[in-house]
Amino acid sequence: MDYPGNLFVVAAPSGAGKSSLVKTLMELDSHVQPSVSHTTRAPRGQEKHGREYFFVSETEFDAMVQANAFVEWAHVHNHRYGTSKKAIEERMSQGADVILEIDFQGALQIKQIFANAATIFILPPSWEELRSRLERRGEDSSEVIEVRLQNAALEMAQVQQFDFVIINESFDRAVFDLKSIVHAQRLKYLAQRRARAETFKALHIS
Ligand SMILES: Nc1ncnc2c1ncn2[C@@H]1O[C@H](COP(=O)(O)OP(=O)(O)OP(=O)(O)O)[C@@H](O)[C@H]1O
Ligand SMILES: Nc1nc2c(ncn2[C@@H]2O[C@H](COP(=O)(O)O)[C@@H](O)[C@H]2O)c(=O)[nH]1
Repeated sequence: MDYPGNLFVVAAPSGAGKSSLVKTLMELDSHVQPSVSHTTRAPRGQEKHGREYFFVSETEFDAMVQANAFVEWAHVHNHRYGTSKKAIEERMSQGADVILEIDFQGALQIKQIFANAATIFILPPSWEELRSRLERRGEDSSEVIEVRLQNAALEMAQVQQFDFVIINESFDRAVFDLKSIVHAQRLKYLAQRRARAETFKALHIS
């Protein structure tokens, strides 16, 4: 599929800091817009339907799967999460850059469909720090934190399948790295379009 906007996919083990990084990126760069996913998990404290997620029942999620409404979806930490076609196609067709915060299974599905998507994996500086970020965040029970830490090992084993890797130790440094990837990707896309236009011109194709 070919759209005028860029697609960025950020994945990470839970607690590595991807939501915080993506939020800061979007505050600094209004051309980057979020994709709001659907999930069957319950909202956390301050989360709002339609802002962090569309919170849906298992039956509603099933209906969307049957209707082929998702570009990708996956089972993550005992729940289902999915990116609807609607969440990204409208924005990308208008030329916006869209950023997806999804797990590695979804990221690899997206790369199959959108070959030009830039996939970015965020790593925590250490296991101890990952655990302590999940605990300090104070949003999940200790059982949920244990599940997320167990899943983190499998998630981190996928790192080599991603185009870019950021270690989120210093938050400012990680934001800088993310901004640089976005900038580089835009330049690459512009260069590709220019080269294509020049080829078409040389071949007298409009
Ligand atoms: N570089 C950093 N140094 C210290 N704390 C950080 C850093 N980056 C993020 N955090 C904190 O770590 C916690 C987890 O971050 P965040 O919620 O962004 O993670 P996440 O990867 O999006 O997790 P999830 O997948 O569960 O949503 C938050 O409390 C956040 O403020
Ligand atoms: N494959 C997908 N994964 C998604 C999507 N939206 C979020 N996620 C990932 O789920 C976990 C848990 O998120 P949390 O909000 O419950 O902490 C995390 O890795 C998210 O990135 C999606 O649409 N598809």
